[in-house]
Amino acid sequence: MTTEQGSTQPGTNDRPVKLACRNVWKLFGTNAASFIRERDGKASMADVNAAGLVGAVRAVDLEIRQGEIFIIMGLSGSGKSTLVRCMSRLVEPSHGKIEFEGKDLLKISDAALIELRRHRMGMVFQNFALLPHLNVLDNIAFPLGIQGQDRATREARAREVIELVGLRGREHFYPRELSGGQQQRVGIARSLATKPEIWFLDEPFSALDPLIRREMQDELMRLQTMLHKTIVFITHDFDEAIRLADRIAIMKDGEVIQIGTPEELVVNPATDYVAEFTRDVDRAKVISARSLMRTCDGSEHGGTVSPDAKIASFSANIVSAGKPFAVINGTGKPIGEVTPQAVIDLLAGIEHARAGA
Ligand SMILES: Nc1ncnc2c1ncn2[C@@H]1O[C@H](COP(=O)(O)OP(=O)(O)OP(=O)(O)O)[C@@H](O)[C@H]1O
Repeated sequence: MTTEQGSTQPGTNDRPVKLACRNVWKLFGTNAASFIRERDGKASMADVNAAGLVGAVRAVDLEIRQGEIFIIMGLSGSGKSTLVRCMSRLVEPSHGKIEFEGKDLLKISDAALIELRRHRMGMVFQNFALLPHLNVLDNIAFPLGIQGQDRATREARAREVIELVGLRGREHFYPRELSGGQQQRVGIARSLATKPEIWFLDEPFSALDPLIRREMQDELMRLQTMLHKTIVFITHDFDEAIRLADRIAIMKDGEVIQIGTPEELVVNPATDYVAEFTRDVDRAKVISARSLMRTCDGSEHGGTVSPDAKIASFSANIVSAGKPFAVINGTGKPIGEVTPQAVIDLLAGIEHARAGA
């Protein structure tokens, strides 16, 4: 998850893979599975179209690591929801492998799949999906009833998560008596009640107005610092993505075009489509000293920064110091420097040569 300055948590790369997609395809239409099987898991978009099929998800390879927030972005119709539904087999992929902790989800029995979904996966949807005739407490306790827990246990757990998401005092309200933000808190609490290890959130905040949306993003980050879930989060909004993401996958026409940290996508977009998503981003909040530094040229330094410090966190200081800042590693050794001019150019939107990148 990003910190206040937007730096990614160290060590995300070293964590075990929780869920992986290996050449996953989802084609809609007649004989979709045999179409892709006969082609050995390879087909162009033109082939798919010529066969009269819809290529909702095409040749997706990705690995989601334990405890990370993995965001899936893309324009409407690019395949985000279908891909995420394939991950929990709510939609049956036409081809490929979905591995949960290394085990192929497409090979497990229906009973094992139901068990996995009930106990280890959680889902939150844009439209909250609450049961209108149940109050907050009963909505939240509902999935625990499906798990077979007795009334006292499920109420105790429901009260715990109600506390966690800040809904104490609203236990006996019905969904229609709550604001949109509160309804989504119920949706979140309900899905957390079962203590899922992997949490799928499909545009959970997009029905909320911008202020509440920001509040809910903060809430999600607060919960994540306590709970350390593996989170797969769909959004259309790049600002939301860079606030929350450890890594972002950008989808287009069913394919994943690029996967990277927010900074990697902003600094090195793989295609014009990716660059278009990152165009209006406040680059100083995303780009770190590491990306902007050059080799030290012997000039006197006006201060020091860590390689992960976002430019916005020291731009005022470096400009007023009027001297380069040394970029120092964990042992205090300079590994490069950032100049005031490079910072001014970045703030002015001028692309700067990144000698140290
Ligand atoms: N059941 C279905 N039958 C046929 N085509 C489908 C079906 N479900 C999805 N599609 C198609 O698959 C493609 C991907 O849809 P999907 O809903 O996954 O996109 P998305 O990126 O989540 O879009 P949005 O952001 O609008 O929710 C679209 O072209 C869609 O029309």
